[in-house]
Amino acid sequence: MARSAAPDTGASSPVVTADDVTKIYYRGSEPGRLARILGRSQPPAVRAVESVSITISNEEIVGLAGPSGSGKSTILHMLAGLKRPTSGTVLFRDTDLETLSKRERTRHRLEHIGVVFQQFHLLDSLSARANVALPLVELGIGKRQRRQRAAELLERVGLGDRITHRPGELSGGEQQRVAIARALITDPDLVIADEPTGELDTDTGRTILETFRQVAENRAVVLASHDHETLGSCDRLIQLRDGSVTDHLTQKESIDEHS
Ligand SMILES: Nc1ncnc2c1ncn2[C@@H]1O[C@H](COP(=O)(O)OP(=O)(O)OP(=O)(O)O)[C@@H](O)[C@H]1O
Repeated sequence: MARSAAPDTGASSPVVTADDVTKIYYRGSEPGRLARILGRSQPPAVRAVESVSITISNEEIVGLAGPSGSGKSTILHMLAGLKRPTSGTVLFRDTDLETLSKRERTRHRLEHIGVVFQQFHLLDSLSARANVALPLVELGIGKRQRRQRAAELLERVGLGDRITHRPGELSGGEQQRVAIARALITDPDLVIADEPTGELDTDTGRTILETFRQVAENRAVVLASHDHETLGSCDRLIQLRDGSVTDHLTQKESIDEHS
């Protein structure tokens, strides 16, 4: 659908790069630049991410590992353009997300990025199929095509018999699969998933991981997880602690580490 217009530079071309990004959450209003330079009294702050540089390339699944509060979700949100870094750059192919207006960032995300949120963010009043189809409404795709594609994706995540159910009529794991189907519906260049197997039983989790493997064949996937099996299925692992990268592991090393 809305794949990036970037030239095809091969399977391992970088899709998204975070270059020396730091994220500080301020309680209350964020101090202006001058106030920061002058060290004027600042509201309490949390340094959630500190000088992180990572690249996610086409056709790979990269896992973010680390204890609760180590900055995984914050990094995912910055890669998606949902949060702006306090300093540093997030480059999506050749586009510096900081140069985009809020509206442009939203459009960019819609066209190029599929996000599976930790809390799913499904609309209770809509069926599973309508939830999955929602991004296509925003892209102006016709109803028939939307319904067909959403039904196909629900089938793919094992929910072909639940397409008219509303989120409240689905289990947590089923809602998670609806969220995954929705993230894939725009055929994004990058899929970002926060704990994508968190609510799933082992067998369903494996099926979902297999789905991620298949979708990573022509796009980039980055996920955050606490689950050893999920992390073990990634091509690379980035280990975080207190907002900083402490280790980069290849698949083999990560399997040894998590076995
Ligand atoms: N909106 C916010 N305002 C202030 N602090 C925040 C905010 N969001 C996150 N934090 C803090 O930033 C740090 C990193 O949080 P983040 O959610 O990125 O961690 P995480 O590794 O994803 O954790 P988890 O595994 O529990 O989801 C934590 O100390 C958290 O309390």
